[in-house]
Amino acid sequence: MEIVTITEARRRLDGALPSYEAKIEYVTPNQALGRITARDITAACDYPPYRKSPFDGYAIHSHDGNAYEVVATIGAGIVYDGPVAAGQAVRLMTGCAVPDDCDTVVPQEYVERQGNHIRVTESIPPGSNIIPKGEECRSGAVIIPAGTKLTAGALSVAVGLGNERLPVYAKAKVLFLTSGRELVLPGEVRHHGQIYNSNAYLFQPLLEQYGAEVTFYHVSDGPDQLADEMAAVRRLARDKDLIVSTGGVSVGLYDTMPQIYQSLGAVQLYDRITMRPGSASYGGVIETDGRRTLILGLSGNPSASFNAFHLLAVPILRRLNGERNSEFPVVTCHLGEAIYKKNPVDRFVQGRLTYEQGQPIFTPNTTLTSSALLGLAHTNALAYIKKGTPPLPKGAPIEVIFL
Ligand SMILES: Nc1nc2c(c(=O)[nH]1)N[C@H]1C(S)=C(S)[C@@H](COP(=O)(O)OP(=O)(O)OC[C@H]3O[C@@H](n4cnc5c(N)ncnc54)[C@H](O)[C@@H]3O)O[C@H]1N2
Ligand code: MOO
Repeated sequence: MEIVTITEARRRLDGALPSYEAKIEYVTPNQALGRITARDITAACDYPPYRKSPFDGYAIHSHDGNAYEVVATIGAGIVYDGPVAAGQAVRLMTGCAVPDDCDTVVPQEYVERQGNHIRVTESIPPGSNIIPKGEECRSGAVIIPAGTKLTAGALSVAVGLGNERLPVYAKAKVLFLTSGRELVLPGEVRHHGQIYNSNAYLFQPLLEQYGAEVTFYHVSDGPDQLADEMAAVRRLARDKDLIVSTGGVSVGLYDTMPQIYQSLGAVQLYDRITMRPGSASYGGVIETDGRRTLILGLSGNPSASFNAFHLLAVPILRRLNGERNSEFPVVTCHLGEAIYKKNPVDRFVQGRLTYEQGQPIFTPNTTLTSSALLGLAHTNALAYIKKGTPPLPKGAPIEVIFL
């Protein structure tokens, strides 16, 4: 058995990551949310692309005096390209291209109109109220640098500057496995001794949230099925960057995941981690024809595997997907409730980070066992408690990983 610290487990996994030249693909903006840009995205046009009116009002060709004749009316999207002589005006709406001959826009509130004639009631300096072409950026400027995670805001900028295809890193391909005859999916009959496969609904969405393209398969762990299931896992693992499994990694008779990985030719990186919860954990790597597939065999216990997923799988997924920063932010908080647990090894306590009167407070979950399930409904942070730390009173300062 090879027991390592969480830091060492991460170091070994990191070292086994392929020197990853993530593949680049061009996707439509609809497919790009959350993806990482693989190249700089540039403006395909000036912004704004024309001299623009910021008001509903009148574009004037200013002259001495305050009286104008209205020669046309346009809405946004309609262009008036006829002449506008000194003393003439074009009625226009917010967002209109200001006719070339006009030098000023007068908001309609500052105008009295009679028939086709207006009188400007305020003093508006010539040149006022026109947003210049290219005020915010010029065509060709870098608007989103390579390595940026595309948020809704970034997508709106890319689209707003005329980009129809965006260069992003290809999604990491992940094989996700659950294991155990005790597990049933929603819609199946749950017999005595069985539980719902809650981890399927924990990790498939988490993997997708962290940018993976996920293939799901369930390993029953029944001895009679083992050969067939090994073959199925081998077939499904072929084109994957990462395998994440939950369950079947401890020392029980039917904990078959390490055996399955061995049959795929995996080199084991570790098979236990000195942390609570989540010590039952297997790391490995398969190398075939120059292609590497990392393996994370997580515990079946929900809280244990949730922690190990965030500490081990998320940094790998971020790296595979081209993200430059692979770490969660760490916030120093005060404890909202005492943690009475002893800490013979490093501990990661699940809980909730909130702000009270501007101060970050970490409130640990009620049940802190590795099999605890209910706290996952609201967990947004993990408090790190170093090996040997005595029980911590309410109010104690604590380092918290904000998920
Ligand atoms: N004699 C020993 N027994 C155990 C040890 C040990 O060192 N010696 N380690 C314990 C620790 S720590 C943990 S954690 C568990 C880990 O076991 P496995 O990773 O092999 O997981 P399973 O045995 O398959 O399942 C554990 C537990 O979790 C439930 N489970 C499994 N999969 C799911 C799922 N997809 N959704 C919800 N719940 C799941 C399963 O029913 C079990 O109750 O081993 C200890 N034992
Ligand atoms: O992996 Mo077990 O708690 O150490 O949950």
